[in-house]
Amino acid sequence: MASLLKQPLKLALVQLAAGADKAANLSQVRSKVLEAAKAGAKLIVLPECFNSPYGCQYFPKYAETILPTPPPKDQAPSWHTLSSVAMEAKAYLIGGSIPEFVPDTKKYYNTSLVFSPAGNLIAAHRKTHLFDIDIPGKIKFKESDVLSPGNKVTIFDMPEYGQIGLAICYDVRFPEVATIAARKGAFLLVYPGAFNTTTGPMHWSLQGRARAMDNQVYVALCSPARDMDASYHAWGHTMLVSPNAEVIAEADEKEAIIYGELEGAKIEETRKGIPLNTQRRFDVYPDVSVGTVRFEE
Ligand SMILES: O=C(O)CCC(=O)C(=O)O
Repeated sequence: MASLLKQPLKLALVQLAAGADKAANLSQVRSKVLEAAKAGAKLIVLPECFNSPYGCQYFPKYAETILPTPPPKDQAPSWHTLSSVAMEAKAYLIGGSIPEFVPDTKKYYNTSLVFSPAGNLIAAHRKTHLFDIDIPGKIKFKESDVLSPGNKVTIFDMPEYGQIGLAICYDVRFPEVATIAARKGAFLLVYPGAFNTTTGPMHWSLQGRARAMDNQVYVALCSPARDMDASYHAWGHTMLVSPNAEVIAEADEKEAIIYGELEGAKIEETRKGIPLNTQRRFDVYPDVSVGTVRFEE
């Protein structure tokens, strides 16, 4: 059987320190992406909300209107930075996420844009599960006060390498999405995400490792760096997890780039040893990935 990952792939996860100055954030994006490309990365990932601090109060101010594509330059500087730097870096670029505004419906989304090495937009994922939680005395957050949810599972293809499942932060807590992407043939699940200093130590690594263990694929979690002066304290700890659920590389809370060399043989070896993928009992429970999954809006 053909490998899910057609050739080895060097991946870079950029744990960026995003502040209040959007132009400064975008210039930092440019320099970090080029640094990662110079180190040989062919797929580069940015964190959730890389053009702004993270928080409901910031979404409208930093939002960009990206439809129809391509958007005018002055309307969508983040879109254009991603497109041009992907081209300059000659790498695939998963642009973490930015707040998106759709004027027709007056709705905001938390949206991840993916660009090819030619600078073309090849995928977009709108966060499907909004981060609405309330842990008394610890953290209360309600993205749905401002944001609307996306309505699809996102899988995109890098023709020379293979398929990737893409979702954002809180989406990682819903294993169905990961399972569907893996069943459709993804070799890697990518989650730009900004857990915090309460839920980060509880679940960040556990979620990443669990999605890898269940699906026997690589998993990448990419966080902003922690800023103790910001209203939201991101957990950091950007990490890459192997198909056997081992942490391959992990940042601390500061700005950093972590790298990993992904190999299809590692997925095959994991699945050969513990062949979950051929042992599933779809006669006992249905395969959700061949059911009524929505891939396009
Ligand atoms: O699930 C969590 O604990 C954190 C989620 C989050 O911060 C987000 O969705 O942005």
